[in-house]
Amino acid sequence: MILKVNVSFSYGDREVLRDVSFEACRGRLLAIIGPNGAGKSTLLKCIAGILRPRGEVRLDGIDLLNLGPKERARFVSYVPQASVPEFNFTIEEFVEMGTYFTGGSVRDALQKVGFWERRSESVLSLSGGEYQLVLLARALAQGGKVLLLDEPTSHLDINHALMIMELLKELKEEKIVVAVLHDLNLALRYADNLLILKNGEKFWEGSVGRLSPKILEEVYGVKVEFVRGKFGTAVLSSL
Ligand SMILES: Nc1ncnc2c1ncn2[C@@H]1O[C@H](COP(=O)(O)OP(=O)(O)OP(=O)(O)O)[C@@H](O)[C@H]1O
Repeated sequence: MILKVNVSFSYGDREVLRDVSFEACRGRLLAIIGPNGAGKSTLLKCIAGILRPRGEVRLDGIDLLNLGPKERARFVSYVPQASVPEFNFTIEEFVEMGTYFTGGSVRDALQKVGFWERRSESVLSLSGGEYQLVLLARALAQGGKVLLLDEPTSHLDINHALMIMELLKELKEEKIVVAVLHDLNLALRYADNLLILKNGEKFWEGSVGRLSPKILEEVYGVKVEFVRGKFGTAVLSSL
């Protein structure tokens, strides 16, 4: 299974993605990193079919851009950046929405993120981090072959962040997993491949082992040092 992407996108007459191309496959978690405003969320939305880019997005040759929402839902699940829930659904009802086109298992999805016992609670009562876990459960219940996640750990404490990254590590064996991550330490520890965006363009891509402090310095404009320890590589930075 291979996802091939090559897209450009403009909001009005402002081009925010220029010929961004990459490939992702099962078994190798791809993290998209880069400065604020680089175009990371826009890129995920283009792949998810929320925005209409120029170019192509193909999964094993299937042209995802030309599928309708119902068809596309069978292939691609998308976890948006956590916002605030707006409607008074129970957790179970909310996750069930993910299964609308695909008929996946709500129970399995909620058990994976540890929320099955709390399924009758309202989503309105969830904390930001809890809602983020429920958003992931909705995408898992949908069950697409490609899982796209926009900053899935941004509201999570270190324990839950690691729980999610461990879950993605398992999921990458059965799905293509692509995650926008701001936390460079999590990216270095869990990603297999990195795509770095800067100013709407691909700045660098490669396996995590090939990333150097110099590349990050060029991307973010700060001094960077890698410190290797028991749990992997930590990124220290200073102005
Ligand atoms: N709906 C929109 N209308 C117009 N411009 C937009 C819209 N959404 C995003 N942009 C612009 O597109 C550019 C890329 O935004 P995007 O959210 O994709 O960046 P990002 O890399 O995900 O940023 P961040 O790390 O801050 O979340 C930014 O300059 C942003 O201002």
